[in-house]
Amino acid sequence: MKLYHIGFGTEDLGDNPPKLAFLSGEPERSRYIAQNYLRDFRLLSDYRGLNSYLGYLSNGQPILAATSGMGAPSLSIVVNELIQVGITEIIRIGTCGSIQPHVPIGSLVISQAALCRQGAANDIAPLEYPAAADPFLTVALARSAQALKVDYHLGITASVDTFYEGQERYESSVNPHLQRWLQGITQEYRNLNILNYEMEAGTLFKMAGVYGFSAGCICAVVAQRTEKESIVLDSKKAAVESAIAVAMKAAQSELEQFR
Ligand SMILES: O=P(O)(O)O[C@H]1O[C@H](CO)[C@@H](O)[C@H]1O
Ligand SMILES: O=c1cc[nH]c(=O)[nH]1
Repeated sequence: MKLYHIGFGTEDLGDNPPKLAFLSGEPERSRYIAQNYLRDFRLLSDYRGLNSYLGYLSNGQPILAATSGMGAPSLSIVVNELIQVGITEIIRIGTCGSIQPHVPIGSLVISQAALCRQGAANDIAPLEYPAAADPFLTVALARSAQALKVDYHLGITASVDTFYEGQERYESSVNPHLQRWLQGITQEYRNLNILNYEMEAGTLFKMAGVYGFSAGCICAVVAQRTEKESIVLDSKKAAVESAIAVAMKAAQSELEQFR
C-alpha cells in the first residue's frame, strides 16, 4: 500500500529495503544527495514536492534520501509514514542560523538535544517530554566530522515553528513588531548555551522517543545571528556539502560499530 503523503509503500523498496533515511527540508537537497552520493538511485515519488529517492552506498547499504518540507507539521507527516514503511534511523541534514559568536557561517551544528518550541510536537508527546537525539547517531556524526576535519559544534538546538517571528527577525520580516515575549528571546537562548535555530529537529527527536526509532541532526550554518538576520547564500553550497559528507561517512562507516 502506498502511503498517502510520501507516495510509496514497502512494495516499492525491493528485497533489500532501507532502514536509514537522510531527511532534508529542501527537495533540491534530497535530489542532490541521490544524484551525487547514491548508486543506482531512483525516484520513488515527488507528490507535493516531498521527493524521496532510493539508492545505495558503495558497500551496498540501501539508503532513502527523503524530504520533510519546512517545519514540524510537514515533518511529522513524512516521518510518521517513513516509520510505517520500515525506516528505523533518520539523519536530518538541514540548514540553520547560529546564535553564538563561536559558531560561524559555514560550520556545522550537530544537535545533541533540542529546546522544542513546536506546536506539532505537543500532539505527539507532552511539552515536558525530552527532545533528545540518539546518542549513537550523534557520536557517529561527531566522529565523522572530526575525521573529515570540518568545523563542527555539538550542542543544543532551538527548534521553533517560524523562521521570522519565532527566530526574532525584525528588519527582514513583514512585521517588525514582535510580541513582547519574543523580544530578546535570542539573547535568552544564547545565555542558555543554545547554539542555533532551525525548524524540525525537536519534533523529530520527540517522535523518535515515542515511536522507538533513532534520530540525529546535522545542520549547515547559513546565517550568523550575532551579526545579521539574513542568510549568506554564497556560503550555503559548501556548508551543505560538508553536512552531507559528514552524514554519509557516519552512515558508511562510523555507525557500523554501534549496530
Ligand atoms: O534547510 P532545511 O532542512 O529546510 O532547514 C531549515 O531551513 C528552513 C528555513 O529556511 C527550515 O526548514 C529550517 O529548519
Ligand atoms: O536562520 C536560519 C537559517 C536556516 N534555517 C532556519 O530555520 N533559520
